[in-house]
Amino acid sequence: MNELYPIFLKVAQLNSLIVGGGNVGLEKLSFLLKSSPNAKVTLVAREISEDIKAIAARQPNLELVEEIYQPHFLEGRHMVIGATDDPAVNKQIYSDAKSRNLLVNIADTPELCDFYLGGIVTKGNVKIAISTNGKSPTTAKRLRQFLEEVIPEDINEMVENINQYRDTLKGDFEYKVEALNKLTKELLVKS
Ligand SMILES: C[C@@]1(CC(=O)O)C2=NC(=C\c3[nH]c(c(CCC(=O)O)c3CC(=O)O)Cc3[nH]c(c(CC(=O)O)c3CCC(=O)O)/C=C3\N/C(=C\2)[C@@H](CCC(=O)O)[C@]3(C)CC(=O)O)/[C@H]1CCC(=O)O
Ligand SMILES: NC(=O)c1ccc[n+]([C@@H]2O[C@H](COP(=O)([O-])OP(=O)(O)OC[C@H]3O[C@@H](n4cnc5c(N)ncnc54)[C@H](O)[C@@H]3O)[C@@H](O)[C@H]2O)c1
Repeated sequence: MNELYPIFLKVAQLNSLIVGGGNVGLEKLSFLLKSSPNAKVTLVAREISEDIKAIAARQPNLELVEEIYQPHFLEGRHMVIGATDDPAVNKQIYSDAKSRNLLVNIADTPELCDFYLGGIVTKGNVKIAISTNGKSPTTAKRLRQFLEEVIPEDINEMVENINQYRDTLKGDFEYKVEALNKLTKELLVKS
């Protein structure tokens, strides 16, 4: 069984650090920004790729620091993703983060992760996160592609409409829950 507990982080109001500016750093940064374009991120690496520099040119909330990793870069962060090509440096990032009680993910290294990045489907206000418990990231990707296909774009319209209806409901909490459940009951009827 997958015992991970998913939470939806407001990364625009948290400080995230990515260490590593190559292929894997780019992949993690791109997925983060795709889902959360306003995420506040600092990326530190000895060498930062041109692709990452191009992203930074249009992302005011992304700060690049072309320097070797040092523990002081963890100051003021809430979470850190390690993505260097040096396993010793990645391990150092992990233990530095742990000693500061920071949440840490060393990319592609499940035993050095407090959390995993997941596959993410976004349709307006609706967001679905997918995890295979670290067993098969390829499956997470395929499931993400499948759900992107089958979930209709207008699901967001439905959510917005129900939100408007919710705001018009007068009465106590119980009354509102009942009215909203009545309205949405048909959604689960199999065709
Ligand atoms: C979901 C996604 C999000 C993201 O990266 O942001 C993600 N990996 C993605 C793709 C992907 N990564 C890899 C492949 C190549 C094929 C393969 O190995 O399957 C592909 C597929 C491809 O690219 O086609 C390589 C790989 N990844 C990990 C290992 C180590 C291991 O498994 O032991 C290895 C082997 C490295 C090696 O060989 O050395 C580990 C992790 N990757 C995770 C997340 C976490 C678990 C998520 C879960 O619970 O499923 C976890 C545990 C830690 C983490 O990094 O957070 C993103 C899809 C996004 C999307 O498309 O929507
Ligand atoms: N590229 C892939 O698709 C892939 C897939 C699976 C696993 N991996 C593994 O993931 C790791 C990273 O791969 P990559 O392709 O991103 O490598 P890369 O060479 O493209 O990038 C490595 C980055 O780490 C930085 N770096 C190295 N030492 C540093 C230090 N002390 N301080 C700060 N920055 C430092 C480099 O400057 C560079 O920006 C490797 O161990 C690789 O084996 C890569």
